[in-house]
Amino acid sequence: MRRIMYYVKPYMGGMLIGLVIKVLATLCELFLPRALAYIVDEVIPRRSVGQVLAWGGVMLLASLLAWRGNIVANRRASKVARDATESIRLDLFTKISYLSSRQAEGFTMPSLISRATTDTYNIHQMLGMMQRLGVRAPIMLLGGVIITLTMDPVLTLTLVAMMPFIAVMIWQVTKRGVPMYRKVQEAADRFVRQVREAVTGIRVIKALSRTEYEKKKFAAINEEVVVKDQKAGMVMSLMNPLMNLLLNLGLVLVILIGAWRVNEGLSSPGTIIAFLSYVTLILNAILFLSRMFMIYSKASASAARVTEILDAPEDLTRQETAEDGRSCGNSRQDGNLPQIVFDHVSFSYSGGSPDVWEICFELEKGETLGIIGGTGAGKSTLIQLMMRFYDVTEGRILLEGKDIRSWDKQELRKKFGAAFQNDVIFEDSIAENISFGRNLSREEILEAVHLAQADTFVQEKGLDAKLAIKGADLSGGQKQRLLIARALAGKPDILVLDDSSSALDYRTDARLRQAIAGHFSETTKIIVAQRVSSILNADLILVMDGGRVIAKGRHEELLKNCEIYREISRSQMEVSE
Ligand SMILES: Nc1ncnc2c1ncn2[C@@H]1O[C@H](COP(=O)(O)OP(=O)(O)OP(=O)(O)O)[C@@H](O)[C@H]1O
Repeated sequence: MRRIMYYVKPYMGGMLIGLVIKVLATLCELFLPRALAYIVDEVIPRRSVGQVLAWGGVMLLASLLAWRGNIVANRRASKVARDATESIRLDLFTKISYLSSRQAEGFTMPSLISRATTDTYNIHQMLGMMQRLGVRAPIMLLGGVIITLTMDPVLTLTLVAMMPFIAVMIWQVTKRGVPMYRKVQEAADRFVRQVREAVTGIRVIKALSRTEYEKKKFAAINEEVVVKDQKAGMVMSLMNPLMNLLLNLGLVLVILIGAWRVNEGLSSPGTIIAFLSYVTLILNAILFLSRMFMIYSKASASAARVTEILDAPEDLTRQETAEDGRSCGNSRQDGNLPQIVFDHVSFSYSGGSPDVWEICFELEKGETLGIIGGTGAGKSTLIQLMMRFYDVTEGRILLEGKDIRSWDKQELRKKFGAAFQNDVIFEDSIAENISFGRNLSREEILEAVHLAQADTFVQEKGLDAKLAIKGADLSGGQKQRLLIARALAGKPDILVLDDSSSALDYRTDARLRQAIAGHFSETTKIIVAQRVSSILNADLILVMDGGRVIAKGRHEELLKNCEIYREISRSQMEVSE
């Protein structure tokens, strides 16, 4: 929670003014029953209508001040809560966008979403509530007790005697409630994940007639959230009836003891009337405090979840490593410094057995690397390691002679232009989906469209046509060409096409390769493909199987030396014939 309070600091000035107004408004409220007691006991017996009216005027003025002051202070409180939450959300979003792939997978996507939405909403509620009631309730409680003490200490003791019971009740209820709300949030994460999967996979669910199955899965998680929330709510809702019971008990005691004391001449009727108001004020203040605890319980669970992300240590930090040019034996050595070197690289996603092993290759600037292999062979993993989405477990990757761990992450990523399998298309214009915030000119965008073989459909739709979310109104091949255009538009030093032309027909794929070869001769090209035809002319082809490079070389060499490559090539030729 301390971390969250840090976001309130910039608004401290405005908040303090609001709190001062709140204090004054609360003091006015506290003054009212006291003034009433004075009128009943002192002014009315004097039988002076003028004085009664004057005191009535004073009470009216105090009521107006309290009413207006509360409105102004509450508005200020809402503004502070809104602004502070806006900063929290912004920082949270920034942090989420900088989390490494491993960290994001650790938190899970649905959890990140609900932390940025539901949890920040809970914090917003708490920040507003604390300012509105955090000052009012304690002043009412303390002020009420002090004023009643000056009026009738014995009656006040009746009230004070109830407070330990109230404190124990609040403590017991919140102690049980806080962990329960954490569990509710965790269930809500799973709920969001379920909804997200069902909504994004709606087509496959329908195609495979899994609607009933998904409905059952959804009903189960829906029920889990409801039951957990209900349990937490049931514990917390004990507070209100118990408080009401104590409030009414307090009123009964004051009336009984008060009536007896008036009869005995130990107290006055005005004091009893004022006491009835103060009992209500004091016990309401305690009720407000208990409500605050309730919201605080929820918000502190949320604050812990938000802080967990904000304080997540920076992963994939820049590290000083020894500079070295080449070390992986390569038959094509010509004295130039290779642009990319994989030096005995191994990597495991889980930290257990490696998903890619002992990868060794070198690539010169402007060369084309083709990576081919069966599904799950480790092709995309090589790309993710090269772009430092993950750090290698063993070995090292050099870019322009420097270990990528010693590169500034932004500088490193700027070197690449990548089109991944199933990349995201945003609900925006075609032009903006290609430009992607890089302020590219119309000409640059159109050139990229042309090179990506996307002219026909882009002309049909228009560059400014708004696309549906995730490009739902585009065909698979159109989506892929749009993603390739996005990668080409930045004119990167290294172009990565990760299985990104699989939905293109052979002729379009061939034209795309020709265009890339002709216009990006200086660019190093890395092409992950399932088809041999996509990497036929690559300077170096890696054949992967089970996380290992089982053969490397040019197409002709591999046809001669690699049985698996020969087999893939032969089977694809047969299919295309
Ligand atoms: N984020 C991840 N977390 C854990 N394991 C992963 C992750 N991504 C991939 N893997 C595992 O790593 C291995 C290599 O996966 P990779 O995606 O690199 O294969 P690929 O050759 O690109 O496959 P495909 O052609 O099907 O895309 C697979 O066994 C896969 O299950």
